[in-house]
Amino acid sequence: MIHREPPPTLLTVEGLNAWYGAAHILFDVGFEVKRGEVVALMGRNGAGKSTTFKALMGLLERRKGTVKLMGQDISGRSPSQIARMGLGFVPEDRRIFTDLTIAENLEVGRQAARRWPDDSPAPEWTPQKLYDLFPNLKEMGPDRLGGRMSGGEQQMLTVSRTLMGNPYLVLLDEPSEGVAPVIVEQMAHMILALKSQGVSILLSEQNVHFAELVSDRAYVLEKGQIRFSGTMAELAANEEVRRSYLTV
Ligand SMILES: Nc1ncnc2c1ncn2[C@@H]1O[C@H](COP(=O)(O)OP(=O)(O)OP(=O)(O)O)[C@@H](O)[C@H]1O
Repeated sequence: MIHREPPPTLLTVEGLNAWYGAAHILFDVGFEVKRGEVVALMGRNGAGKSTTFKALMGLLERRKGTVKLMGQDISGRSPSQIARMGLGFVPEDRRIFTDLTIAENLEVGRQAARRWPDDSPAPEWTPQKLYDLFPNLKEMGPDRLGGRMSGGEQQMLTVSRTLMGNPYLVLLDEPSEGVAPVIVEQMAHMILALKSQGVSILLSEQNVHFAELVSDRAYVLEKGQIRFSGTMAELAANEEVRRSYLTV
């Protein structure tokens, strides 16, 4: 029998609590993402998905708990340190530089290539590879100004800019939210393409259908607490969880 090592854990979150001012929003949130996985953090509006991402990135002043990226504790680090350690973040508001071109926006995100602990190369991105992944960006050409793109195109540029940092893991906040159905389809396609190239993704999502298309596993949040954890098949079979905590 061939012995296979289990895939290493990229992200480990334990006992994560977070506050906005005096408002306690996350309560002992815990989960993990392994190398090569696409994991969905699910829950309705206001469940705490974006807050979890902000807490992971060090963007919330008041937070408590342990966050480890490839075994290294990042819970006390600044957002820029965390990004440089290889945790990529595509926020919900998808901010791009509207007065910079597509090519310039990509350069803003560039970081050196990374290696896995076993010294094999981690996924490495170039503008050319990203243009191949997003034919829309390619068609517009590298000189198109960010401000002259649709919301969905800007979303693709934000994802591409994050990938230019060659992250070990990408946090993708609500990829299907507020974009046209054709772009939603392209986002699903993109996530599967990234997965096939070895990119690991934690996405926040309230659309069950979208999450089922692209994810291996899911965690379900409600009122800042994890209420369910399991495979997509287990979630599909669990009427109770779907009815209580998700919009189907
Ligand atoms: N800046 C803020 N100040 C105070 N409370 C906030 C702030 N941002 C979010 N909240 C509250 O924190 C809770 C969790 O919000 P969060 O944005 O994390 O939810 P979400 O699951 O990402 O939902 P959405 O899809 O609406 O983004 C909500 O009750 C929300 O009202």
